Amino acid sequence: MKQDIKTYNVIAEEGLALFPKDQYRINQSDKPTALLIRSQDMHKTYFGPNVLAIARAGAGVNNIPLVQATSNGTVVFNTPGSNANAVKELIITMLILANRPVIKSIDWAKKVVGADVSLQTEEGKNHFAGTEIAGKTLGVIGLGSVGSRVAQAAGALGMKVIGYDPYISVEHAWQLSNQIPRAEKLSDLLPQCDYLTIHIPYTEKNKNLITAEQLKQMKSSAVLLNYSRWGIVNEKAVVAALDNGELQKYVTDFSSNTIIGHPKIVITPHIGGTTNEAEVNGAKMAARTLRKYLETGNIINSVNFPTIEMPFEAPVRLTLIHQNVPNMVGRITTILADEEINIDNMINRSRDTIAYTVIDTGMIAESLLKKIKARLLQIPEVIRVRALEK
Ligand SMILES: NC(=O)C1=CN([C@@H]2O[C@H](COP(=O)(O)OP(=O)(O)OC[C@H]3O[C@@H](n4cnc5c(N)ncnc54)[C@H](O)[C@@H]3O)[C@@H](O)[C@H]2O)C=CC1
Ligand SMILES: O=C(O)CCC(=O)C(=O)O
Repeated sequence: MKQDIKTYNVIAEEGLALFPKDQYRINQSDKPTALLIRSQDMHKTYFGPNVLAIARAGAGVNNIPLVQATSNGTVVFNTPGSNANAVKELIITMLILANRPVIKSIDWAKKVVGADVSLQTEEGKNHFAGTEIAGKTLGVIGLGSVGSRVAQAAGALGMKVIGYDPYISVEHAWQLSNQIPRAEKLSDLLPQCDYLTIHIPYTEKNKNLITAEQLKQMKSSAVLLNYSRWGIVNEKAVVAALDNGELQKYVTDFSSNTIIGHPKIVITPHIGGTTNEAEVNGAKMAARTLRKYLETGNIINSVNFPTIEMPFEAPVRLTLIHQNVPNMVGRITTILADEEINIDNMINRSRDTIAYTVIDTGMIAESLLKKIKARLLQIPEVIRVRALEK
């Protein structure tokens, strides 16, 4: 039977092409097996408990209700790093544009006409002097896929970069040059920055990370960039700081009625990850991750389930999503033993309140498989059982 994938937002064709037509149907059913999305607000979009998985082509997953998905047994994936280079290039662009009136000068140059164009432009260019980023200090909050790339690129352009990430992963720490010092505390970083850029996920803890208290610690000449998410920076505090001359400029990818039209605020329309390359990367990564889960039960790049990669070599694979409580494996294997099923291979992993068990067995007749699934689902803590055949 074909599996139904439903997409939201623009998903690159190159990713959709990775779903073979003899196995999958795209956007042909309102009861999909899995969703492939970008920024669709899934807090406001109904998805039933039958949805096995949601793949977010992109990094942030604050548009997905993770607690609800986890309790439904819906595995949520993202595509780490797929658009990090796109964001990095835009941040470098915005760092330069913040203090170099390139756009104004282009607009002006369009209007200079007549026989003496060359003379007029030479005279007029004095109005468009800017400053360089080389030699200035850039603070980078969050040294993950985006932040570590921004830090490296800005360092290569001659900026003095200071990072801040108390939770940095070992992988990203290795990628970072040892020339880039890391601040222990946010309050150590803020007073040093000419530019401050934020690259962290939106979580309850990160909401209002930058508000009046932090802004007061910054130089009044500083430029603040937020290409992470709306809500991490308190906009009202930013507007007040700009109006009081306590901050030079705010540059962000997230528009709102509080900031539109402010002369010291530059807004781009959430285009950090909007390049052809990033869209193709994200769609392909999301499609591959979804297929892996749907076809083998293996989980990589999930934000709510444990990683599990066990080669699918046996004829039948049972996958069980269940609550993370003691003696689940015992209760599951007792049912299999009772039905005289021999286990070839097994793996069990947990993450917070949820656990995932994958069991490989020999051939099981269709009717017995149905019976086993029904018995396993009778264990109250079991949320979902799938039987995959090779
Ligand atoms: N504007 C756009 O189009 C895009 C926006 N984003 C946003 O940027 C965020 C970061 O993206 P990635 O770098 O790919 O994610 P990532 O998961 O690779 O890195 C996030 C880093 O932030 C760190 N972190 C978390 N809380 C922190 C805190 N309070 N202080 C300092 N560090 C903290 C983590 O330890 C991690 O190293 C995403 O969650 C998303 O919201 C990402 C891509 C495109
Ligand atoms: O372009 C997109 O779909 C959103 C990019 C983004 O915000 C993310 O990856 O978190």
